[in-house]
Amino acid sequence: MEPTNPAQDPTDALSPVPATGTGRAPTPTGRLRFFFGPMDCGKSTLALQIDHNQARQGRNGLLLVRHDRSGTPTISSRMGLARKALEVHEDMDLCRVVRDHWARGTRVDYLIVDEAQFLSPDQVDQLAELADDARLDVYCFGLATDFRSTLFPGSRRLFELADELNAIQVEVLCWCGRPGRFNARVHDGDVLRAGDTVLVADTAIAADEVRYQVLCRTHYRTGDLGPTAVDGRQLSLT
Ligand SMILES: Nc1ncnc2c1ncn2[C@@H]1O[C@H](COP(=O)(O)OP(=O)(O)O)[C@@H](O)[C@H]1O
Ligand SMILES: Cc1cn([C@H]2C[C@H](O)[C@@H](COP(=O)(O)O)O2)c(=O)[nH]c1=O
Repeated sequence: MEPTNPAQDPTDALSPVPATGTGRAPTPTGRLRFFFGPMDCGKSTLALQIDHNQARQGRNGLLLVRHDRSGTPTISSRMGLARKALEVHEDMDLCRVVRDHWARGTRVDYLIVDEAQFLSPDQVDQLAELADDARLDVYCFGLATDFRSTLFPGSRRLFELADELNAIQVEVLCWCGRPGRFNARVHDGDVLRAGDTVLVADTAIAADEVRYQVLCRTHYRTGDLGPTAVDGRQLSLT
């Protein structure tokens, strides 16, 4: 779909609103990027850092999230940073969301999408369309696999469509010291193997609640959670 002038019909086509003001903001490259890694590896932190770096060059971004741990439409990092975002609902058309911004005269240069594993495959297709036809830079952040170690449908589609796949470099260690890649769902000392794909919870230890623990493959397979947690902390091996 070729861009057309949105001044003629801003709701009809995927066509960026022309830059206003100084017009010096860097031009979007129209790439769909997926940054992935296990829980707690710094995905939301990186999402907020990229937003910060883009915004300070005068680019206009739209922050999207689905099911943040905070229970609010926020991109929140365990490092303490947080920014309000637009909650993506199940059947939300992301092309329509961008068009609505254009219709209000708001330029959109880039999208930041956190918890992108929860997007539907159709919504990932819409992100690809926005990258291709509207030349938006789309930055997605999310888990690759769920608690059963199978790909989330949204992540699978991102692996299929993204221009760039970036495994986050910060290692999350299993209790044994090996790098952890598996997001175990834990309740009452057991690794759960069945249940709904979506269950929003944290890695912090909380009594009587489902939580997640990042494990290496060996300990994910055997369901070995390591030294027992006491007082909300995992005991260290030393
Ligand atoms: N007190 C702390 N000091 C230093 N780094 C921290 C601290 N708390 C959290 N972090 C860092 O924040 C990371 C989690 O960031 P976050 O963006 O919330 O992860 P994700 O979105 O991948 O779940 C941890 O891996 C760790 O590197
Ligand atoms: C493995 C797995 C995770 N979730 C949820 C749990 C958290 O709310 C998010 C991941 O958050 P983070 O920013 O990566 O720490 O996803 C889920 O619903 N289902 C799963 O299988």
